[in-house]
Amino acid sequence: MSAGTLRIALVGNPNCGKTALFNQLTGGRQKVANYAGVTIERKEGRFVAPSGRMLQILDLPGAYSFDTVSPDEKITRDVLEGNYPGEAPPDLIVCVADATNLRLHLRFLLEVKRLGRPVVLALNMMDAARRRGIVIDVPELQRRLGLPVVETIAVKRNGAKGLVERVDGEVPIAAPKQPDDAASRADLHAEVRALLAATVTMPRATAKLDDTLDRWALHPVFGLAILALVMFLVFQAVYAAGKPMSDLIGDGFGWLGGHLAVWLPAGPLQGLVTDGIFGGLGTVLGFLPEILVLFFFILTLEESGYLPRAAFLLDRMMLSVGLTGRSFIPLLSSFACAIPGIMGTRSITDQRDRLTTILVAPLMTCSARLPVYALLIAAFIPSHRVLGMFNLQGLVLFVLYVAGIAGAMLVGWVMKRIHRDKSEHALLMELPSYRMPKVRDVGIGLYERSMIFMKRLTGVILALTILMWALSSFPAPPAGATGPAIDYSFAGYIGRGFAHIFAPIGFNWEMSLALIPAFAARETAVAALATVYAVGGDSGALGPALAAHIPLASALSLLVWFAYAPQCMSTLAVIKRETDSWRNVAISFGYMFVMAYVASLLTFQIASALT
Ligand SMILES: Nc1nc2c(ncn2[C@@H]2O[C@H](COP(=O)(O)OP(=O)(O)OP(=O)(O)O)[C@@H](O)[C@H]2O)c(=O)[nH]1
Ligand SMILES: [Mg+2]
Repeated sequence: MSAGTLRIALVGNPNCGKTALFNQLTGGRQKVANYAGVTIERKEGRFVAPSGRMLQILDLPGAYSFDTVSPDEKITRDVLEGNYPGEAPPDLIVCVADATNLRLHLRFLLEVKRLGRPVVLALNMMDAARRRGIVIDVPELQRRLGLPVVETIAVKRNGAKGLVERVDGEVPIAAPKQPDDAASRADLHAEVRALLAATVTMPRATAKLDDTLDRWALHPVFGLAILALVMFLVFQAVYAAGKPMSDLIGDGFGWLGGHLAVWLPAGPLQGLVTDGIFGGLGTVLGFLPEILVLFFFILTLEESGYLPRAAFLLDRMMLSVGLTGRSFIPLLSSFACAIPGIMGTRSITDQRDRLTTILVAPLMTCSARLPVYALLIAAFIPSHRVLGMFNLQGLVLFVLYVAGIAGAMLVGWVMKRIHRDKSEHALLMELPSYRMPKVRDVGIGLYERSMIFMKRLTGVILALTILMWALSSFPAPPAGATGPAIDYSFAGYIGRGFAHIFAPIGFNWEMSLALIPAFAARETAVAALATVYAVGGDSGALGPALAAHIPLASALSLLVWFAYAPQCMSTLAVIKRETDSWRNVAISFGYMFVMAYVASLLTFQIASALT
């Protein structure tokens, strides 16, 4: 033990509340959600126990068993066995078990115990267990297991007090290490059965409410209808609730910029502040409310336990296109950003399934696309009511999200043909209990999202905006020039160069130019368009300026481009890291470029013919 610090690892089956416990103990803000496979990396935190001793806590990915091979479970196994590079095995293992589902969770505890290291069992979710009338004879369980057992409620203040007291005391003596072979594994089931019979009293009917809800949620027809309705309403809400707040922020920022400009001498600096920072960044910032409304729904759905049911419902459909229900959660995180989504594929054991998921994850509409969509939709799509109740703008947004999903299914299907591997890996996924989302957790989630957004805004997006502004302002037009100043700038030259490639799909040179910073961070397309059109001699809000310069067919083509185009360098970098192959990066970039180009070409040509 180094300098009195006790190193404790939290392990257990997925979704038993390890991360919730970790956050409770260390004051951390790691992601907690009601489905299996949330944590995929080892996370470390520390706190000082009442005795004054420093406790270092490791949160690990959930594992069903030690004989499985998914990359995230391997991390857990390696850490416990002391095979994780640069890390000694923990001094103490806290095995977390879901008290409402001990049949499953005790089996893993017995596997952990065989490692021959000191173990404490935390019976978590005791609140839920009590509510269901499950009675556990803790002293008897402790006696039979031969290790300390404490009850915890990870989501309640002070709910881990007993655990802290226990781990702050003496380190328990380890059981002797036992061989790990097939025969001894078979014994585990019998051992669990005996333990349960002696220590746990189950009420006759458990989880009645869950069963009733599932009869609807998992119904092959009603279930799908409910899922479609939920998704549809989310996008309506993004518009109905996000838009007014966005307008407010946009107007406020414009006003502020106008007042600030008065204090600055006329010239390039004034241009940078009004057009670049306030015009460009302000416009991007204005879309934060839409992003937060979307995340409010995602976080609520995540905590409710509904998402794995949706995965279950879509499993058949996903299998037919070469994906599995297991891909559902990584693909779902890709709606925030493809990067955590691609990293989340680590819980997929089958290599082919994992690669397919990685390749299609960038087609899910990430939150960086939302500002671009929202800007173009607000400028070009009238806010009519459809069928008297639905907002046309919300409907178009919904269609764009669906277009991304449909594209992913198409690519999955093609990959399946290419591989000629017809094997299907049906989904084996636990359905967690339904749970009422907590205001505090959703609040923390939204706060984290806002921080990520603000960091991007004041970091990469700001830098790119300044760069775009500089490119569009210099060199200044020669004396006697007649056209707008930007025509003579670097940006003018670069944009016109790119415009040759994009002319067939209807992009003018300003739009082509905006694609360049968008490759680093998609939202910057908005700031770039704002800068370019303001520098081009326009004033006023960006939306009307766009509508005046860009035909409808081109705007629709740009929307489709953003749905499919290979974008953001960071995503490609993560594909390289996760698959360790430049070939996969080239495949991703190539297929998305072709797909985006063809889809935009069709959109532009059809829309031009119709308008
Ligand atoms: N009612 C109740 N809910 C809990 C308790 N502990 C955790 N939860 C909920 O259980 C779900 C899973 O919690 P996590 O902490 O993400 O579980 P995990 O073990 O880290 O899961 P993985 O990272 O996927 O292995 C979340 O919805 C939590 O809010 C508890 O003591 N009582
Ligand atoms: Mg976790």
